[in-house]
Amino acid sequence: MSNGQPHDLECLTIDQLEKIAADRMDKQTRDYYNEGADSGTTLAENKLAYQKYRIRPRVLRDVSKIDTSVDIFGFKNTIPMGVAPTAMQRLAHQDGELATARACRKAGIVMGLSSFSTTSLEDVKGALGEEHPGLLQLYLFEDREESKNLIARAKKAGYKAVALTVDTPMLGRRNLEIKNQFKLPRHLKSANFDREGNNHSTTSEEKEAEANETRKRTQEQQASRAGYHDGSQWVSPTGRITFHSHAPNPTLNWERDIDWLKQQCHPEMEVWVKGIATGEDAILACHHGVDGIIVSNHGGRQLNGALATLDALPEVVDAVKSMNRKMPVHVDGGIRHGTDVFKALALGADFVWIGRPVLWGLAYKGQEGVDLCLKLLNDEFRLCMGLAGVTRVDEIGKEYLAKINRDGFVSKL
Ligand SMILES: Cc1cc2nc3c(=O)[nH]c(=O)nc-3n(C[C@H](O)[C@H](O)[C@H](O)COP(=O)(O)O)c2cc1C
Ligand SMILES: CC(C)CC(=O)C(=O)O
Repeated sequence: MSNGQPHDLECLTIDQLEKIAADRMDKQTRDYYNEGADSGTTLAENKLAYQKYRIRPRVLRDVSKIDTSVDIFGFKNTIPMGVAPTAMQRLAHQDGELATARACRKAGIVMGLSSFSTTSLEDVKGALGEEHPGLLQLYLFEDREESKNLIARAKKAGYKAVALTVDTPMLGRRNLEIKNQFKLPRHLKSANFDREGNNHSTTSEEKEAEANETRKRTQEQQASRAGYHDGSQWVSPTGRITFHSHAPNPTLNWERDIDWLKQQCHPEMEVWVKGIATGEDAILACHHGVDGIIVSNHGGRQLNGALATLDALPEVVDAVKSMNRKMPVHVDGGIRHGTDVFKALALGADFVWIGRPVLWGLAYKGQEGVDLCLKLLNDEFRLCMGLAGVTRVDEIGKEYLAKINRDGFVSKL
């Protein structure tokens, strides 16, 4: 990824990308992607939390050579940022997860794939290439055979890590999703669970048919009628594996499930837990020997009123430190600028993940849009490091931040 690439003058920031993308998505997709749970407080605060911090730049430090890279899953990642798993990317663009994978490969950035992707995990790994580590996001189903099968396939395909999502014992209440009776349109499928397909890959005829359907759908902005919400849960009339029926699993628990998952995955794949929001749970994650944690509130889509992830991060980092175990701590939610990446690292995160901006990139221009999204954040992060007087990622620490308190006073951390 080079700073020398020409700019897209229509779109110079992620905020502009968000606006452009909004016009390119049909209403159902836009609402599904952009909404938070309930009144959206946590969704908004995830982003606002970054405004409470300011950077304390150091000068006269020779920043002519900056190394933005970090190691993750044995891979040299261009910047300390990856693409978070988000479901159903073919809603945004006909190339969906394949476009994201190609952009990640080009940028040297790790990709998280949702279990509920509209492209199979095998096809996505093929597009990422051998060198590139994949992370498969997991929802552990009550039917263990299905999850076992998925894990075995991920291992075989060469994924280096799984991330178990733990903030969805039940699905958060997303009112627009309910109002729109949102469900995956018929021409798309949850590609990892499609029982009719035997090799889980998609033929070129199928791809063409999907592309035509996506175009048609975008024009017509159809409302979906199958599937309904009974007030607390979605009900799928077909009995197939759908995200409404299978993603939430209220029985998940530390003792039974984490140990089981480690047995299934180690040593080929690391086991991460995504959705930690407190120091107490970070300590439990250490006790249960997971390989890393992601501080996340699911992009404000689950428990509205939960702390912004940046506000939860310090207690998680402190808790992990208190355990004297080197367990990496990542964070996602509300990251929209390279300076946000810098601030999260200064508060103790080892790495960050971005969700919606990639979907907006996809909606804008498919792979080209994701290329642009990753480039904007990469360029901003590099510039931020240089202007803050930092040449290596591991130099970024608390001393580079000040906090603006409610009363407007500035305090050093
Ligand atoms: C449309 C959408 C779908 C998502 N699907 C998943 C998913 O399948 N599994 C998961 O663990 N997280 C999912 N997430 C949450 C993201 O992985 C990530 O935690 C969140 O998007 C980060 O916040 P951000 O969008 O503000 O960057 C989804 C988020 C969005 C917006
Ligand atoms: C499979 C779903 C539950 C997708 C998801 O995590 C989300 O919509 O936030």
